[in-house]
Amino acid sequence: MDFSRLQNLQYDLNATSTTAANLPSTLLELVVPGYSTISQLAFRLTGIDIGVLVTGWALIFGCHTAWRYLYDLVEGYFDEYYTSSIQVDDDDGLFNDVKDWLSEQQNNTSSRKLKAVTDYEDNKKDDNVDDELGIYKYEAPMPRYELSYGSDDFFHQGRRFKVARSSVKDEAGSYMRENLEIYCYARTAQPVKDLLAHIRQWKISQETAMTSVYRALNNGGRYWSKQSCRPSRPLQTVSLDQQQKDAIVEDINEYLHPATARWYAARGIPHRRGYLFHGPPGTGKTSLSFALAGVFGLEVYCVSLNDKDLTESELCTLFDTLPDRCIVLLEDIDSAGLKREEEPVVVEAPDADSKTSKDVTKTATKADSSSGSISLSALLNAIDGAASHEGHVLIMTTNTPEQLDAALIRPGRVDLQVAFTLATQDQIHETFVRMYSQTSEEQIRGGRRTNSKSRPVSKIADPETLEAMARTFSQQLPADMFSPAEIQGYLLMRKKDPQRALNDLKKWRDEMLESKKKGKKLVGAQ
Ligand SMILES: Nc1ncnc2c1ncn2[C@@H]1O[C@H](COP(=O)(O)OP(=O)(O)OP(=O)(O)O)[C@@H](O)[C@H]1O
Repeated sequence: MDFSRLQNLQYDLNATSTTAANLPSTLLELVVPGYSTISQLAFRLTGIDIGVLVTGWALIFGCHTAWRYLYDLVEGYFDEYYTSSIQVDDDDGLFNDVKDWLSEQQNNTSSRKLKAVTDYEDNKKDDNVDDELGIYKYEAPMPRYELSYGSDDFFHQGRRFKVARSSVKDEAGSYMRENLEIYCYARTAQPVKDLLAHIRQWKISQETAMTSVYRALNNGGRYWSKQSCRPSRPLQTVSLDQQQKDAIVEDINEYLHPATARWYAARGIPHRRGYLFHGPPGTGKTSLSFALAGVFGLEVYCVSLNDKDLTESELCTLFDTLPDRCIVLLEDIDSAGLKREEEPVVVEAPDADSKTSKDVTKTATKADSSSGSISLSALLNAIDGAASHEGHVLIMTTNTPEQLDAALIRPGRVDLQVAFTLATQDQIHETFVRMYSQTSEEQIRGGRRTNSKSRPVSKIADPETLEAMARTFSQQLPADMFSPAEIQGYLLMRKKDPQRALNDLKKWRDEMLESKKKGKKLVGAQ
């Protein structure tokens, strides 16, 4: 074995151990035992002086730490004296508004930490996703990108803001609450207030474009659950006497005005507004309710009193948890079979001891909450309680107003009654025109579209032809015999062929009239 290289190496190691450059190495030697041997060995083998490397790294690390310290110090000082913030908690409606607005901004920024979500309310599909045969193709919802937990900067109207999203556990230590804190670099929170006002405005303009519908869900307790969020129905698509429409819109508009609430309060009059829409089935009562929601940017909360599982206490809870401004829609109140509490209801007990059921009948009241049905007084209490909140528009619909209890529709509970009738000549004409006319949006889209097969409805572009066909159509149908829903249903079956709608009309009309005379529904008569 050749030991001469090792001897030379040992000699060189001793030779380099006393240079002036080794001062940091001497310090390292104190911390890392055997450091000088390792470093000199490495120098001999690679030609690299570890001491220099370590010294450089220590210098960079020192500078970086000093810079971080200084930065944190300045930032802390700046945050303390020149930053203002406003926190928004997730139990406030504003939380979702801010999140939605921020997520719209996220699409336009280069943020690197995002949260992807697909379950959000505006995740609606374009209606033009059909193939060359006109078959609608379902496409999985695309993700939208939200701010992730942590903080991020964004700019709005030239000003820089910071938003921090965090989650905290509630007192019980289980439910994760979330909050957003929005910072601005100013000595007052006014820029954030302005931003929040801007976000509210943005949301309101979105809400008037869309109508959210909530229904009472029964899932181990009753709570409001959003069932749909659909484009608002334009008021002009509901055919009703124009004067009646104007009267309702004016009335609701005045009711919702803050000055009106003050006027009522000053005079000690309960500030509430109730409407009764009555008329035969399919005449537009529900449609008008939704159209009004669109006009005023209100959400619709529907309650069905036909729900046999709905108890009185649940009804009260539901009404108590309504938001400040909304439309409360009580549909088909006649068929709910409301009874006065004192009115006895005969309940048959089970035929247990082989007695006849007559022997074991007992009396109960509809107010019996365990039975799940709602008494008139419970409904009145709920209505009075809910309507006493400013901004609730109560709409009740019924097919048989004459059967309603006078207490339910007395002034103060129902302030305006709107009668819906079977289709008049004008409504028949209007329904045809609405079905086959082109909206300006459709005209634009139609111009862009290359595949004419994929149009869901045939449109008549020439207004004169459309008018003439609508006139022929309405003249062939008697007034006050068909509901707008029936006429719409007939036209929908021929939506691609207006001429066919005219050709088939006589046969359909005669069959329908015949069945109406016999008093039975013509199932499947199209
Ligand atoms: N006056 C109307 N104007 C426009 N569309 C109408 C009208 N009446 C009914 N329709 C159409 O008929 C369908 C049913 O209407 P809607 O649900 O509003 O009737 P309704 O009076 O509430 O019926 P019901 O008493 O059975 O609840 C809807 O698709 C709607 O577009």
